[in-house]
Amino acid sequence: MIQVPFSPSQAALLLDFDGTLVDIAPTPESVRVPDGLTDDLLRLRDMLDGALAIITGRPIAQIDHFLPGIPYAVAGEHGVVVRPAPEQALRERELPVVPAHWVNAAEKTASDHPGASIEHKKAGMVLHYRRAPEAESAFRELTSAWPVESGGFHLQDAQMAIELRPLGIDKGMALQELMAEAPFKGRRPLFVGDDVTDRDGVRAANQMGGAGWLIPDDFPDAATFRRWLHDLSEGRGWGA
Ligand SMILES: O=P(O)(O)OC[C@H]1O[C@H](O[C@H]2O[C@H](CO)[C@@H](O)[C@H](O)[C@H]2O)[C@H](O)[C@@H](O)[C@@H]1O
Repeated sequence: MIQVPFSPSQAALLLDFDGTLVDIAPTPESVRVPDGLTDDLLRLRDMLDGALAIITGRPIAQIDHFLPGIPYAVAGEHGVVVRPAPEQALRERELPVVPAHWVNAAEKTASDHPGASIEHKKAGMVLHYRRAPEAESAFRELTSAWPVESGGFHLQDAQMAIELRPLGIDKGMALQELMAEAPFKGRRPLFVGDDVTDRDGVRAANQMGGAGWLIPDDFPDAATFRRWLHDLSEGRGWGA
């Protein structure tokens, strides 16, 4: 079992959502919050004096739906939108809007492949092909024709999806932003995720004197990670 190299009084926990706290599901709406997870997270939030955050690619409203009132802070859309404390106003960056003709072309391609779908975000979109794997090549052909970087965006592979994200925003920046304020400030960040986008969070956590781990490199799967999280919530696996 991974041992956290310091005690709960020194730690802050910043966690990814999909593929980490919940298992990957056929669609974004159909994920299931595992039994016991909210109790574990609430115990950890108490144990860490509030220093529990979710850093996700999803819009914050979706985390409020699946984990209502559970994390102290949430960074959504990979850090585009941040809510640093409960009930606090959302902090949103001014970012380019996805051109309408890209949106329309993506929707048209999805409609040609039943099961494929487009998820719209404040500054970006996700082209999902989990339920229509044959749509992947059509999505790749379409997106590779767009002048993505000069439009202020970046294309990133995700889990059975291609994500158009704003350039220069990532989970590492989100982690640094949250760690600059109470109750995170002065603590050492622990970050766990499972996807390409989570590598920035791992890097930032290590750079700030904390630690970061990835599924499946460090935990074989999300269920194993959640058992570890449960142990942490009961006081096991912490250093002095
Ligand atoms: O940063 P995360 O919390 O891991 O969010 C990453 C993306 O997760 C969602 O898509 C992925 O999970 C879906 C549910 O399991 C799955 O159906 C889909 O194939 C995956 O790509 C979400 O829809 C995206 O907005 C997030 O960026």
